[in-house]
Amino acid sequence: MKKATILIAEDEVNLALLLERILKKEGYLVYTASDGVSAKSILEAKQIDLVLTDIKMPDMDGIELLKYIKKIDSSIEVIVMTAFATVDTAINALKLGAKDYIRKPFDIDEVISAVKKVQFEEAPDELGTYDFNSMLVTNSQKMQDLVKLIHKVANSNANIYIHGETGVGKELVAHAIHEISDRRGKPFIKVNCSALPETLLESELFGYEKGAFTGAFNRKLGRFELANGGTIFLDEIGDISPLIQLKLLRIIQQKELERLGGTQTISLDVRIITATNKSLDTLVHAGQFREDLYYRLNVIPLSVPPLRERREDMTSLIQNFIKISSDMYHTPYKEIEAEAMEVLLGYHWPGNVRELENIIERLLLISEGTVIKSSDLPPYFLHPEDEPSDGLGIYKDSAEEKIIRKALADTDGNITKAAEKLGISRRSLHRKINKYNLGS
Ligand SMILES: Nc1ncnc2c1ncn2[C@@H]1O[C@H](COP(=O)(O)OP(=O)(O)OP(=O)(O)O)[C@@H](O)[C@H]1O
Repeated sequence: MKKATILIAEDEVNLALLLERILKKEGYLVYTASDGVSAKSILEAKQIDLVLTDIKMPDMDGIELLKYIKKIDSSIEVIVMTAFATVDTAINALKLGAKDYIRKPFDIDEVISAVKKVQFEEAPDELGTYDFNSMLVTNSQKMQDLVKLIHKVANSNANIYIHGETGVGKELVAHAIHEISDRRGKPFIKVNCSALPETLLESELFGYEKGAFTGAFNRKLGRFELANGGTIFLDEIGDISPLIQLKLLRIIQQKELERLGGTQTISLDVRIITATNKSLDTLVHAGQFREDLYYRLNVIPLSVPPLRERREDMTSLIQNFIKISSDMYHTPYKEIEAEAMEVLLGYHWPGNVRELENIIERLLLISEGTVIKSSDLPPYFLHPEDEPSDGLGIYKDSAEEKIIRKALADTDGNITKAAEKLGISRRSLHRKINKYNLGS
């Protein structure tokens, strides 16, 4: 059963810490914000089920925050906390959709029982145990060996380094490890290290305090802090600068961090999974990647083989992707003509599973009738000499990813508006943003 995620918006630091401690003990995943603006940014970034908010906060009071929450997602429950004198405000909060209110000063049991009374809505695809077979197609011996290894190492806390060509499924493997480990139900936070310049990556990973630098108007929690208790997946780790390498090494050694410009030390219990399609070995030899960090990250190395070395997976992957795309686009399932299948099986797939997934999605949409034929294939499949120079073909980006990118661009990255535009819930949009790594 998925444990609910709670956000505490409270400017009295000691009280926030106390609440955080008790609720974590009860098994909830807890985030804290010391003002309304930080609360809003956590609500944008995370799937929150319940907000415990103080009424009086410096920049935005609890009532305003409540109105904001009910506007963006009415399924997020809110409990307000208020001093006795403002009980009228609390009653007003109930009228505005708050679930309950707690008078300050309160008893710990009172808080726990108010939280337990809330019925949390379950996200259907996060229920139950991780279904390996439906997430990860593994017919080939090579992939089955990898799955065995994943099961062996999932519950050790050791850091894992996944190597493999682009699009082979490294992220899927990282996620699978998290889901079968004891850390499931806790956050799995992904960061694409090549997507951001050094300073942005630094603040994204480690967070900062208000006033840490010009433009730091509010405290920002780093991804490491958000991943606390769970797993952080650092993709394209070979691209991080010497400064970030050093900071990462310190965090691994000390198991704690301080936000930029901060003095408070935050203890960390985060498993680190890294991945790259470059050779870290070569980067170490070339002096571009710290050897000491490499050994810390590479406690358990895993390698995901390229698709052309495990052709036994292809037929199942193709069927799997036809099914997923036909569900997504509400089009009927289509068969693949034998000749077309032969061409697909014989292709060398430089973009690996991602390329296969995108081609299948495209074929399903462009082919006429109920069967996909070889004439529907991109010409370079039949004439490899015409293959585009980047080797990944013209179908590199999936249609869905493009649509989501566009909706986010049209709405300046506003999740609520983008979700509305796409006609999907904020929850599904968050999942898709994670899937396509559009969050950083
Ligand atoms: N074995 C598999 N079964 C089902 N789907 C898969 C499998 N392997 C990969 N995929 C799908 O292929 C796509 C690419 O996978 P993923 O993003 O995990 O690759 P990656 O190696 O992390 O890529 P990159 O190197 O670009 O970061 C994803 O949509 C993923 O769901």
